[in-house]
Amino acid sequence: MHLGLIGFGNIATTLLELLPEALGRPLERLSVVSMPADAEPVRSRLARDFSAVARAFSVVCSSDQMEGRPDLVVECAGHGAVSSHVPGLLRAGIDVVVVSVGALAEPRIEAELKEAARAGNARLILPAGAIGGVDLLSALKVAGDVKVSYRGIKPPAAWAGTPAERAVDLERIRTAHVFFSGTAREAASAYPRNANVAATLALAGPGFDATEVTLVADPSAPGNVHEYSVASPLASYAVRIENRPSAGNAKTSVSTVYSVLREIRNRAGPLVI
Ligand SMILES: NC(=O)C1=CN([C@@H]2O[C@H](COP(=O)(O)OP(=O)(O)OC[C@H]3O[C@@H](n4cnc5c(N)ncnc54)[C@H](O)[C@@H]3O)[C@@H](O)[C@H]2O)C=CC1
Ligand SMILES: O=C([O-])CC(=O)C(=O)O
Repeated sequence: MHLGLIGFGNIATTLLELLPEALGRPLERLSVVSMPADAEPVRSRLARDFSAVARAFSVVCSSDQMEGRPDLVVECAGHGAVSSHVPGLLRAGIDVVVVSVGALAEPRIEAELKEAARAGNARLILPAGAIGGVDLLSALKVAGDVKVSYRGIKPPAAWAGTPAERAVDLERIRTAHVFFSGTAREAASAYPRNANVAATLALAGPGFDATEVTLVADPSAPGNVHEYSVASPLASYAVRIENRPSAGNAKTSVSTVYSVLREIRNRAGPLVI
């Protein structure tokens, strides 16, 4: 398999640690798209820590410079990288797993990605990421009248550097504070590194403007907690997930990496589950 990766941060590097054992064989090629300033450090890190992951490596700064044709590309870089790199890959017929799902909250990006996937006969794959239960929600949506309400609860440090800082003193709060109530579109746009799961629920369910979102900073949170409820004429359910944060990024739950790994395993192996 030739795997492409856009981004080389917490998700990408943790994924590369897991890949050799999960696949049981090295990739044919790994192509990484990095920021120009990071290209040399990324090359050194690949040679030092990840030589067992693939038989050949390349690091480029733009997805159209990737050597050959990847079987699958995973975007794990952020909302900006989705608009810069993903439409071109899809138009070229390459399937892409987009982890920064909240980028689709911008209607122009959602439309461009869908048009590019159609034009290239490629698939835009949105993984469950840090949550589960998306399969059932997506199935129920077809029957109509589905309602989704989501609550994202993280320790205060996970909200550092976000607009939450203007509403709450993150370093001093001792109890849980709700700092955002609104739609999934507003949440995904204002919290691009923390509310991608709200976008995933919106896209699987009733859409960006009908999905209710509450965001909470809680010093007692047992991790990055995602709670949501689904009500529909066919089934109703509630989910609560207590995720461990990643070692490399407190905002990102480590299960997100395993969700990406699942997409790759499903692609490479004989069984899809
Ligand atoms: N769907 C989900 O459940 C989740 C989605 N995410 C998304 O995944 C993204 C990545 O997460 P982490 O790896 O933890 O973040 P990170 O900040 O550790 O890594 C992101 C890396 O991408 C690089 N990057 C940024 N823009 C780029 C571009 N245009 N081209 C190439 N590289 C670029 C950065 O320099 C950084 O090294 C988050 O920003 C978030 O949007 C994160 C958690 C859960
Ligand atoms: O990893 C998580 O817990 C969720 C997250 O950051 C996001 O949805 O962007």
